[in-house]
Amino acid sequence: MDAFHRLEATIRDRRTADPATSYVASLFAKGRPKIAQKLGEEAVETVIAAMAQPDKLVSEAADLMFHLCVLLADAGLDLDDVRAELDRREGLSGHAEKAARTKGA
Ligand SMILES: N=c1c2ncn([C@@H]3O[C@H](COP(=O)(O)OP(=O)(O)OP(=O)(O)O)[C@@H](O)[C@H]3O)c2ncn1[C@@H]1O[C@H](COP(=O)(O)O)[C@@H](O)[C@H]1O
Repeated sequence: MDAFHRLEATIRDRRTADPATSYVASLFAKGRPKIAQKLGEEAVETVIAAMAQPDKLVSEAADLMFHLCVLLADAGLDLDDVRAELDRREGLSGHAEKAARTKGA
């Protein structure tokens, strides 16, 4: 099991934990708008690190991925769903992938 699978298992486990002692539980308790807001903040912090503080990029990227995993879990999804979508796109050029997505929309 890799670090992401372990993290996702922990996130599922913390869903019903006490929000006073678990940050993950506190996010679930606040609901999807708050989780999405945190993800957006972490994305901005990742961009800032990339542009101005590259030594912090890995740490900010980890925060970003953690909050993405929480958002996916709140929606009943996980990174395996994202992996499956990336597998589907493999071999398509970016332009072909966009065209297929637009056609399907
Ligand atoms: N990977 C993480 C992780 N990455 C970041 N964070 C938290 O994400 C928050 C982001 O920092 P901010 O300063 O932006 O947020 P904040 O001011 O604390 O929170 P807000 O009041 O803004 O919501 C911090 O509180 C970090 O501790 C994480 N919290 C938990 N995990 C994992 O989740 C597991 C379970 O955590 P608990 O639910 O707390 O037991 C841990 O063992 C870790 O493996």
